[in-house]
Amino acid sequence: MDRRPFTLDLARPLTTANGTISRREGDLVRITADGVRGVGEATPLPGWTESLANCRTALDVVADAGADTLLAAAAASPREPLAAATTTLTDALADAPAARHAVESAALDALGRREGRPLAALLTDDPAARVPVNATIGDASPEETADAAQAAVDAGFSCLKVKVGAGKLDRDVTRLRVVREAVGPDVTLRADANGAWARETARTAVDAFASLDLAYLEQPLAADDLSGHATLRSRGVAIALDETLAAVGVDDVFDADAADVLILKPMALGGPARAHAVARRARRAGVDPVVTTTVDAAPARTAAVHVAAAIPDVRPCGLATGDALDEDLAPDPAPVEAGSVTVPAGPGVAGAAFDGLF
Ligand SMILES: O=C(O)CCC(=O)c1ccccc1C(=O)O
Ligand SMILES: [Mg+2]
Repeated sequence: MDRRPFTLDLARPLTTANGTISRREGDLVRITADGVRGVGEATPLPGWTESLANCRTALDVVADAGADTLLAAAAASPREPLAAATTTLTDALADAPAARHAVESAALDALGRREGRPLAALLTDDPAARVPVNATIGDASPEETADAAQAAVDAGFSCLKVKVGAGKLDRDVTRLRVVREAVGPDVTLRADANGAWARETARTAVDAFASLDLAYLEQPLAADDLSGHATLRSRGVAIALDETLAAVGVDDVFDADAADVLILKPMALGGPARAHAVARRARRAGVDPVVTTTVDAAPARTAAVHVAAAIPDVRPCGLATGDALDEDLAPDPAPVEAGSVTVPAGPGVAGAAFDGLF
């Protein structure tokens, strides 16, 4: 396994209720199986994934696993050498979803390239050719927020997600109102509070947002507050959960009837196939899945595009995050054009697009 650490600055830092994201740091991994390559990305983001240090430790175990670690584990269990080796890998990646994302993505990339099929076609029989995406608008003054919304609509987006919860609620209500006034009734508006509010503030927020035709409010309450979110759903604004999925098990979210929409970040869920499996379960439970990034580099962003393409009639996804980066690791194989992306048709994630980065 080859590894390549990277650091990317954001040209447009993303200000949320939970702080400002201004730089992304992670590792690319490249595996070679039977002469076929696969590339995957780990870009951890605490709050959703393990820390960078823990991600790198997990990848160290996997990197060594071809030789020393696997042999040691196997030698220690002579009767079940394969099971012991696999357990070593599983243990290393269990609490490291970003590291697991890199390894799973690389494996799926290699599999797709061996079979000559795009990643989305490994996940479903009938993937979409294009995926709708939303613009992501960070916290800023009402005027700046309205300007950013108008610029996004001018660029062809018909779905906008506005970050809220970083300042006072009155200011957020004003921000969303001036955005609605600027873009008119036909643009889909979402808001994302990143867990900023106590229950009472969240209730007030939902009631104030109800008249602004918000498609959904993402993560108004703390990640572990399942019953609080379940109760909020009855007030006229749909509730989406994001951070909750990284904090509690998926089963608990369904059992608590806590969400109308699930925000699926493959980086936080342990990989593209894991995220797609949650999307299928969500659909069966009558919950709508939306795929987003953690503001990742091109390899993870493109893998997430394939996940979205494997969900029938997926709503606009939070995948238009590449333009937030100052520079990327590679040219974007799935650039945003007028509010949607074309799913790369080459084998794997994007053919050989990322092979040369090592
Ligand atoms: O969903 C989007 O529009 C883009 C992704 C996004 O908002 C995000 C990016 C990095 C970390 C957290 C989040 C979030 O959804 O809360
Ligand atoms: Mg969110």
